[in-house]
Amino acid sequence: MPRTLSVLGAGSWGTALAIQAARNGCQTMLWGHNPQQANLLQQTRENARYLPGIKLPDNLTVSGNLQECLNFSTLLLVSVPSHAFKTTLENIKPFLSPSSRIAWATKGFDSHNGALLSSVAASVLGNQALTAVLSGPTFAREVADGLPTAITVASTSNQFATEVASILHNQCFRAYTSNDIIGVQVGGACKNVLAIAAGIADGLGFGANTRAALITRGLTEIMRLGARLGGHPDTFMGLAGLGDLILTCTDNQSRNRRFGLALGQGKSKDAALAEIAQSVEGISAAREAYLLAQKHHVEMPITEQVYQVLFNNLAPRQAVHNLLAREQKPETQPLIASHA
Ligand SMILES: NC(=O)C1=CN([C@@H]2O[C@H](COP(=O)(O)OP(=O)(O)OC[C@H]3O[C@@H](n4cnc5c(N)ncnc54)[C@H](OP(=O)(O)O)[C@@H]3O)[C@@H](O)[C@H]2O)C=CC1
Ligand SMILES: O=C(CO)COP(=O)(O)O
Repeated sequence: MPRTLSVLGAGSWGTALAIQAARNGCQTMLWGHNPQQANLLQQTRENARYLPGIKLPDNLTVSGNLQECLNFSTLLLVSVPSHAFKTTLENIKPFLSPSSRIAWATKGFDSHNGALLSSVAASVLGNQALTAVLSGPTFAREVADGLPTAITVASTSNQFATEVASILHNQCFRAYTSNDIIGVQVGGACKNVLAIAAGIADGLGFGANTRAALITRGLTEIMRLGARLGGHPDTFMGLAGLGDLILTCTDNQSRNRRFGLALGQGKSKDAALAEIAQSVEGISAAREAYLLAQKHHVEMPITEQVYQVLFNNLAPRQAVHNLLAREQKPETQPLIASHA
């Protein structure tokens, strides 16, 4: 029997993942929330807005009808932006069957309460459906271009992680498995905030030393928050941690980095967003990570300065000054600080 997959979310990443699965021999349906756009993709066999020039494989169908997508496959891969994650799960819930399995490739926190998306999934769907999360250093365009890429699929079920990985895995796409769904999600959500920081630094004209310092101290912040929330330290040194952090902090394909660059060059938040015209997940992640850090007494100074720039109109140059003016201290400290 041919394998089937429904991908929900027809932006750059959902389209690239659907193409990858279809090229791998999986009968795939891609759902877009705008029926006219979905029809256009189905007819033209191209997502001209998000992945121009990439032909959709013949075994990939595009639909604007959510129920049709859920009838097509019991294996679902959600790839909508984080602000739409909860609503998308609520909308699919009535159509789920006992055999439904749900993975997501969304990177971020719940934009209302900072919850990890696994908690959102559990609260909307209960603990019945098998779930998994995909994350790693994966620009959609490069996946669609067939360039070698590696990703992590995390689930509490090894069997489900392996099933999702095998749908995507081939000679130019290595899909590893993990059981650390917390660490993988924290890595994917927080690296976007650090990519904004790296962009700001480069936009202000700082150099390679600054960028490397931000990446390594940023990794420390991710590890502190991730460990506090229950993630495994090894995960942060892997694809969903350091791998994605390096990718998005150093390459201008990253929308978060480009957003930071524009801010550092003096553009307003709105002007920078309008220029990018795609998801910039690091904005809401900065707020949610900052609030989580406060709540859990985790030190995240770079994240805090990005938050102040984005939500309290702090000048980017002042944010850098605030970071550099911090007290001298040892480089390494226990990941989870004691508050006795
Ligand atoms: N692009 C990438 O390289 C990667 C992205 N990701 C993650 O994947 C997620 C999706 O990002 P990405 O595809 O890049 O984003 P894009 O900005 O490329 O596309 C966003 C898509 O979501 C659609 N959308 C907007 N609002 C809703 C909604 N309420 N319900 C359903 N769909 C909606 C948009 O539709 P419309 O066009 O109508 O606005 C568009 O199709 C993010 O969390 C991102 O961090 C992860 C790895 C790589
Ligand atoms: O998550 C990504 C690559 O792994 C995409 O990064 P941006 O959202 O910054 O473009």
